[in-house]
This record gives sequence, structure tokens and C-alpha cells, in this order.
Amino acid sequence: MKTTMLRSIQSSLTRANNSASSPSTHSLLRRGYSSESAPERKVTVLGAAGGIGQPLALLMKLNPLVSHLSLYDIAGTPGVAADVGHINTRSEVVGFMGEEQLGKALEGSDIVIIPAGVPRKPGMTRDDLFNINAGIVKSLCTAIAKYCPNALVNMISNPVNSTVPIAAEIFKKAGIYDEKKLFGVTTLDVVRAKTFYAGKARVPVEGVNVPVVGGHAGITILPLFSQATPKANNLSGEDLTALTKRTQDGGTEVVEAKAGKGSATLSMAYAGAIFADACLKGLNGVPDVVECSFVQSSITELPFFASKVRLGKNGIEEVLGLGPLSDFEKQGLESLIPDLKSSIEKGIAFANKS
Ligand SMILES: NC(=O)C1=CN([C@@H]2O[C@H](COP(=O)(O)OP(=O)(O)OC[C@H]3O[C@@H](n4cnc5c(N)ncnc54)[C@H](O)[C@@H]3O)[C@@H](O)[C@H]2O)C=CC1
Ligand SMILES: O=C([O-])CC(=O)C(=O)O
Repeated sequence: MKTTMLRSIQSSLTRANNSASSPSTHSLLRRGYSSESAPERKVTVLGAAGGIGQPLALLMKLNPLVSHLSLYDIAGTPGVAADVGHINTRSEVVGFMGEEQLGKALEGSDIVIIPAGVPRKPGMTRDDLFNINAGIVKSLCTAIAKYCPNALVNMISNPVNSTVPIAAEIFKKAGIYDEKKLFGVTTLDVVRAKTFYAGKARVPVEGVNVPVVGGHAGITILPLFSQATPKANNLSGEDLTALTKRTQDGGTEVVEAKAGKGSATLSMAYAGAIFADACLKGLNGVPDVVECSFVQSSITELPFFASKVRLGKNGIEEVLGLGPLSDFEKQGLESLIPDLKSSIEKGIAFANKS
């Protein structure tokens, strides 16, 4: 029963990850790439006792590609680590608490996932989190540069449109920046676009794929429904406009429904687990692993942009282009540029002051 449930979670993680044409966890296992023979991989979660951190720790504990799971927070991690650590899956779990343990938490990490920071309350924008979260991200990235400079960094903390540029500048200052290893996690936008599209088009959600490009806030989130598969002929222009708006406002929909108790945590943990799994597969040499992510980019005039990226043994193997856009999407792209540009510049300026 337990094994069946674990298998079904693992396979749904992989099935949902269908923007990648990568083989499923099951096919990896069938090819003799079992947890016993998979390479050792250490994954560290910073902010592991939080609303996202806890379910994300659980999902990473269920991933057979992880051999060491390191859980760090400023408080509460011993309990989370003891709890998750009792689950009978491959990885060894260690909890670390407080700044003096941050170095040990990070040492030897292959992937560092960062959901540390404050979430929104109703009425706030993601940018309203900047003042607190920018400082948290800056100090965590300074530690990453020191203790695990080669790790892939999966940035979840908001505002992603600014925290990713902050991380890049901190890494540049430390002399360790590798643009192939820094990712803003925008997978939740893809997860939402798939769910909303499947609902509207009345197609089975498991087979749906929708690229989402741009950034991760309001109109900077640009789902490309013209490229959605399977093609739906039953959607009007109005339907596509409504789907786009709902995807852009997905975070706010959850913030309002939680009415002061935070923002998306469970769906974000799921999305974060999907993205980390794709990074692990890339590191392990699985071919053709493709996910959308907010990365250093030259596909538009902006230095960072979310688009499909191909993942490999060193992180990003290729930043893929946007593909053909509808007139509506071209307009969306044009309108998002100034917003995204100013969020990127704000992050860069913050990291370089003092
Ligand atoms: N990229 C995305 O799609 C999404 C991003 N988010 C963002 O993720 C962040 C976290 O959200 P929640 O987990 O709901 O918040 P939360 O408040 O429940 O958890 C945050 C955790 O970070 C910890 N923390 C604070 N300062 C830290 C530091 N210096 N080092 C390590 N840990 C530290 C806190 O102790 C807490 O346990 C927020 O900024 C939120 O806006 C949320 C949903 C989606
Ligand atoms: O909306 C928020 O504040 C959290 C977030 O980024 C999301 O749910 O997409």
C-alpha cells in the first residue's frame, strides 16, 4: 500500500513534468537507474520550516534521485527533519538551525532551493516583499557562494523578478557566478496554466502542456496558450484572455482565499519539487529535460527572462526561444517589458549598494 502510494506520487511528479520530454521516474528505474545506482545528490532547502519548505521537504524526501536532504531554517528545522527523516525512502535527512549552522547545511550541495522569506498578505504586491526578502536572499546567496559555489540555485523567494538578479550580482561579486546555474522558479505559473487550460478546454490535464514566459508577477507572467497542447478548437479569444488573466492572477487568487494566512504553499511545494526533479535529471545526464524558468537570457532585450530551458549536466544547456506568438501574446510581451525591466534593475541596484 505504502509502496503503491509512493510510486504513484513519484510517477505523477514525472507525468506532470511533461514539458520535458524526459523519461519518467519509472522508465529510469526500469533502465537499471534505481535509487541504489543513481549518483549521490545533496539537495538543501533554505527556509525548510516554512509553509512551502515543509511540504517541499516531504516531496524531496520522496524523490529517489536525492541521497542527502539538508533542511535549514532560522527556527523549527529539528522538528521538521525528525519528522520527514522517519520516512523510509533513500535520502538521509539532516536539519540545521541558525546562521552558525548554515555553512554545514550548504557544504556539498548539488542543488539549493530557496523558499526563505515572507509571503504576501491580501492587498500586497510581490514587490512589497522586496524590503525584507532582498536582504534574506542576499545573505543566503553570500553563504552559497562561500560553501557550495557549484550548486544549482532554485530561487522561489519573491519577488523572483528581483531576487534572481540579486543572486546573480552577489555571485558575481564573489567571483563564482555561472549563469547556467541560477534559476528563478516559475513552475507554478506553468502548473496553473495547465490546470486552467485543461478545465476550460475540457481535456485530460495529465497530457496538457503550456509554456509560460516573461517573469513571475502580474502581467510579466505570459502564458503562451497559442502553443498549448493538445490543441483546443473550442476556446474563443475571450476564453484565452480570461485564461491568461487567471494565470497572471493565480497567486493573488490564493492570497485572497487564505485571507491573511499567507500565499500558495502546497501547489508551490509541488511546483518546486517538479523543478528540482528536472534539475536532478539534467545533472544525472537524462537527455531532453526541458522546463520553463526565469534565467539569464538574450532572447529579449532584458538580461533575465523566463522561457523554456534545456537542463543538462552543468545546469542550463540551452535557453530556448519563444516560438511563434499570437498577436495577443505579442502585445502581452511588449507590455510586460517595462515592468520586468524595472524589477530587474531594482534587484541589481540593491545588490550593488554598499
Ligand atoms: N516562486 C513562486 O512561484 C512562489 C514564491 N513564493 C514565495 O516564497 C516565499 C516563502 O513563502 P512561505 O513558505 O509561504 O513563507 P513562510 O513564512 O511560511 O516560510 C518562510 C520561511 O523562511 C524562513 N526564513 C526567514 N528568514 C530566513 C533566513 N534568513 N534563512 C533561512 N530561512 C529563513 C522562515 O523562518 C520561514 O520558516 C515567499 O517569499 C513567497 O512570496 C510563494 C509562492 C510561490
Ligand atoms: O502570489 C504570491 O505572493 C506567491 C506567488 O508567487 C504565487 O503564488 O505565484
